[in-house]
Amino acid sequence: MSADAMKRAAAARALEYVKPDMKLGLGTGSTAAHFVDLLGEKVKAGLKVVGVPTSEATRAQAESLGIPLTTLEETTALDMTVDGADEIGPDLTLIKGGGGALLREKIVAGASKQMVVIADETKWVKTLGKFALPIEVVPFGLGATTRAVEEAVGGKPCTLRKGKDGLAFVTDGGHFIIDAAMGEIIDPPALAARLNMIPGVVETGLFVGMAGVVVLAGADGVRVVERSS
Ligand SMILES: O=C(CO)[C@H](O)[C@H](O)COP(=O)(O)O
Repeated sequence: MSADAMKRAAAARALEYVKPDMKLGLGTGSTAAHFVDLLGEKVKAGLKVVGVPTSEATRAQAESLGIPLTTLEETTALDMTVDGADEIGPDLTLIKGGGGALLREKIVAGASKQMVVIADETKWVKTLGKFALPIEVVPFGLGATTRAVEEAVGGKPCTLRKGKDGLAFVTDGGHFIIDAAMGEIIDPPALAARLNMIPGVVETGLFVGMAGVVVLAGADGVRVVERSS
């Protein structure tokens, strides 16, 4: 099975968690795009749900599929967010932000009663940190913020993310992203706390205590992991 087929299989299983009239956070990335696609088919078939997209890309996709959308200003708590991840640890702590949408993804997941993560098995790791940690920062004072981030991560290499045009990648919120090549992250909550204290850091891609369910698709099928506490 190709990686893309696995992503679609995980997305299809997550669709089973969707019930009529739910308010759904819609994630960003290639796996989440499969979920949005499949959700669009259900909506066309008559399912009534409303979504809050976590990026302009997901908004455009959902709109093109006729999925009704709302905002966190117009609605109360969301029932569930379905989103992908770049790495998933055994306690369901995540690294997210490979697609640059980590801030909206975290806000939407934080406003949801449940976060369901969908991924192929390659995203499941014993220890987080092989995937460089995305850190969203404001453009003002970039040099100072980068130096403070480097200090907070113990001198690990920190790179300003670039777009295809070679210029700094700009998030939907108008921010930049620093990718920190951490290696093993032994204490994700402590690292997140350290980084969040730096002026200029908007948010990190560490999602601690947010994912409740992970749907993982591999060559042997789909398995579901639930957070134990
Ligand atoms: O966090 C994300 C975007 O900010 C994505 O969920 C993450 O990068 C996984 O993407 P993909 O499903 O394409 O592997």
